[in-house]
Amino acid sequence: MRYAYLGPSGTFTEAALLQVPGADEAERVPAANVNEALAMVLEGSVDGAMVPIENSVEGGVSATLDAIARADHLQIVREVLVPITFVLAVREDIDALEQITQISTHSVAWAQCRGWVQANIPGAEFIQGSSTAAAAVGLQDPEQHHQAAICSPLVAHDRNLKVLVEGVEDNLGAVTRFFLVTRPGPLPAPTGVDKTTLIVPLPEDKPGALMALLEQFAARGVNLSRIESRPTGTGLGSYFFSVDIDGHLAEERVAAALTGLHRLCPDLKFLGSYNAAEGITPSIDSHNSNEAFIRAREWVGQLLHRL
Ligand SMILES: O=C(O)C(=O)C[C@]1(C(=O)O)C=C[C@@H](O)C=C1
Repeated sequence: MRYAYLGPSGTFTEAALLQVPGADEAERVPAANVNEALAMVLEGSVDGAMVPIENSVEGGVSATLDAIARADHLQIVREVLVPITFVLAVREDIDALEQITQISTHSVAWAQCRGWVQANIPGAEFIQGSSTAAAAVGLQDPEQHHQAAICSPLVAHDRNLKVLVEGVEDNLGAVTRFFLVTRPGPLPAPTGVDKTTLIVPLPEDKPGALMALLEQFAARGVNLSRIESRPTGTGLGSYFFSVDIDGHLAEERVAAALTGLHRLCPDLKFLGSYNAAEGITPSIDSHNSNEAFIRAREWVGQLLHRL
């Protein structure tokens, strides 16, 4: 197996990939950004790509949300959660925070440490890195000028970097959620604790369209665990919704909600049903159980026989 991930080695994305059974022995192919990793999946040069989707502090990773929403022929097959903590790694000749004028890291990492930097190294300039590990590796590159990098403790340790401060994040206990994305194939089997991800382009200028979307789920007892609106890119006022729901397509209530939603939004995209990384088995009212849907369908079927 070959998997793409945001490189170089030592990113949080690689840590997420290493949680996939067998990934430690698989070929791991570093990509420069999320789009490149997804392009490798689409062209078939890798079997899958690990991509960050959401951070508990910073919110949705818009680059990924947009890339997977726009690409056809991608499927989410697994969800992975990675606890996030950052260190401030520095060049060998740096001994004090006052010597630092430029700090490099990934923009999502910077957003999680900005408060600490402002309080402790006011005036330090942010140099955008393609990843936290790229910023860390850059400390050993004479061509790059930043004196410090915000990165994972693991990459600092593995690259033998000098760490000036540990735990520089503004919020303790942050978590980033990742998706393993492949070309479309068989759906992972339902486990009872699953999620389904959808891209819903709502009809424009239609009063109550969002309400109608939500009703499809509410009426079948399907819980939404994430809903974000993103611009389609075609002009102001044009949005799609990126939605996660609790449940698997194989569940009758989920299939029924998607059937209703498809009538409202025929361009609805199904990105996959997959095992939730954590969570409890949802409690389902008896009228939303598989049996209730099957009985109701049989009843209507019998009535139709009278035609
Ligand atoms: O730069 C990395 O190490 C990444 O894996 C990317 C990424 C992200 O895009 O959210 C992953 C997790 C952290 O929250 C910060 C950065």
